[in-house]
Amino acid sequence: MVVRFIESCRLPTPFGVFDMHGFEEISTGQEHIALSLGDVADGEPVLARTHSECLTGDALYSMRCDCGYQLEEALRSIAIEGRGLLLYLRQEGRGIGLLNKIRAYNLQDQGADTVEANERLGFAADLRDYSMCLDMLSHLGIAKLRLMTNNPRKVDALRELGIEVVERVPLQVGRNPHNETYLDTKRSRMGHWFTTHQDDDPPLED
Ligand SMILES: Nc1nc2c(ncn2[C@@H]2O[C@H](COP(=O)(O)OP(=O)(O)OP(=O)(O)O)[C@@H](O)[C@H]2O)c(=O)[nH]1
Ligand SMILES: [Zn+2]
Repeated sequence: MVVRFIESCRLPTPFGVFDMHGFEEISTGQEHIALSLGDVADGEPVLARTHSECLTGDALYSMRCDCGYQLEEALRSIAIEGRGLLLYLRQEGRGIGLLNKIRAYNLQDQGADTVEANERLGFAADLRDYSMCLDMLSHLGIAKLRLMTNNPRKVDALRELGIEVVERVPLQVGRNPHNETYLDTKRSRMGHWFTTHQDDDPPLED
């Protein structure tokens, strides 16, 4: 077991009234949360987002990345469906932490891309570990996900843990002049499934 369940409560949001479930990593004390809406334990696949913490994008409106836009869109999609799950994972900066992300951003302002910046700081491009998801999902009685992501490695990582990802739902929002190089790098160097069109354009053939 990687995390233990601690407590649940109601969480009213502009999108709907979610149930918030708190978990603690046994070895580190790191805290993670799940927001659920509706009956997610009925055995049917659950529309879900595993969202990696990005304080700057999620809470401070940063336009350097797409995280805040994706968080909002995921909650909105879950609310429209009336049922779904958001796992908010405390893996800031793809696992390098907030202060190292500031260092990485500074290197990117000097010309490095997001992968090179991590490597110059002595980190792999992506240090995230998703093992806590298995315990969180089994606590909530969820076996099958319709996962909102553009990241093929995230789908693979969850499947390797034994989580059934029955569908990948694209989550392509928030492209802007401040993050377009970053998004292009995610596509070219990290394999993300992105089309290059703007959000409002009709879909392009890839
Ligand atoms: N190290 C580093 N982390 C970043 C950078 N920009 C965003 N992040 C972090 O990246 C994580 C989000 O990862 P992304 O690759 O944007 O998205 P993803 O979760 O892998 O894929 P999606 O499911 O499609 O969103 C968050 O933890 C952010 O804090 C950056 O330039 N450097
Ligand atoms: Zn971000």
